[in-house]
Amino acid sequence: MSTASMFSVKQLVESGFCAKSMPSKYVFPRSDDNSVVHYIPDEAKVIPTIDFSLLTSGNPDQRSKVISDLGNACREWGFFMLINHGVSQDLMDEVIKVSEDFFDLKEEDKRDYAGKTLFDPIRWGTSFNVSVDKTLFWRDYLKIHVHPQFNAPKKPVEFSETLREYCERSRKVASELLKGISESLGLGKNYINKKMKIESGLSHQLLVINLYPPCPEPDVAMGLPPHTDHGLLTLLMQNQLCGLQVLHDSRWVPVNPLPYSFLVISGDHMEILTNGKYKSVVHRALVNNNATRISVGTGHGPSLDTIVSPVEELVNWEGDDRDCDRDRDLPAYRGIRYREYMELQQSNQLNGNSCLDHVRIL
Ligand SMILES: O=C(O)CCC(=O)C(=O)O
Ligand SMILES: [Fe+2]
Repeated sequence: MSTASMFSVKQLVESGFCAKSMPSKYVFPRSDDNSVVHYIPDEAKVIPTIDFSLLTSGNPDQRSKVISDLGNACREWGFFMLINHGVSQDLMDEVIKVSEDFFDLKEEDKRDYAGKTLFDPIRWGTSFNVSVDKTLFWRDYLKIHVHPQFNAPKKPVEFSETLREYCERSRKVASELLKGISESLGLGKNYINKKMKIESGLSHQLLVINLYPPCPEPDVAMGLPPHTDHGLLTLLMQNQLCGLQVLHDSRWVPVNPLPYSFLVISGDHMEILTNGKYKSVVHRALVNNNATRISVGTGHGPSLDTIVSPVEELVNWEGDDRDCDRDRDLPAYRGIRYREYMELQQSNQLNGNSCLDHVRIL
């Protein structure tokens, strides 16, 4: 089915068609949720928190401490909460506001951007990819390729300037984090940014705005099923409503972020690049039945034409060094062009099976 002929979740809800129950297409088979083991809310307290200002404070002791914390967070969780990142609360509020305004446009205005292909500059749609989804997800989205070429819908009028600034600022934060992550791996500070063509201004950035309207049956619907993100890092924020869960030690950990923090998600390309030392984190978004949740993510990746493979310095390419742990150090992933990887993820069902399986060397 094409998105053009679909109802958005927002439209379904507003039509009053599913006030008490929802169409069966939205019932998410719990058996597909193959990784649910336990649900321990208290663990949310232990999600690693990184203070961004200590990375840039100029104090070398503070910097080395935070770099070691960053490394631990990436190795053990592939996820952390980022505070004191310098992006203003006003700007974050404004981003949420213009996002709401976009989804509040008339359906026909949004249909100008109804999903066609992955590399369309602006794509509005519902679920994940309605041509492959077996179950529909309780989520509408707007995805925009915002770098190296910035794009924005014409309406609402404030959208373009607000998002341009936000995207630029989040790119700076991501690039600073990548410097810290690079150092935490024992590589030079600029190693990752250079290798991923981020330094040369060609990095790819995708803005994803997710809208999860109130759902009459939140326990059986799914906002976004378990998945990993494709890029290096995603910076996520939300309108103060929870719903995100990350998989940690085979348990779902609900994420209750500090207001105005960023949730940083390590993606598949971080895992490929580091030869599995830093994992991409499996996460999902649940829905609720009383308010509309909005989340805004910026995905930061290499330039689309970069072929990403494990970093030479982290791999024993020869496989003949008897002194080192061969299993750990042999290349675990084949190289793949970022653009092709994104296409691969888009054409597969988003059902918890990471797309990394396609590039893993068994
Ligand atoms: O809405 C959320 O919290 C998660 C969104 C997400 O995982 C994504 O857009 O890839
Ligand atoms: Fe995600």
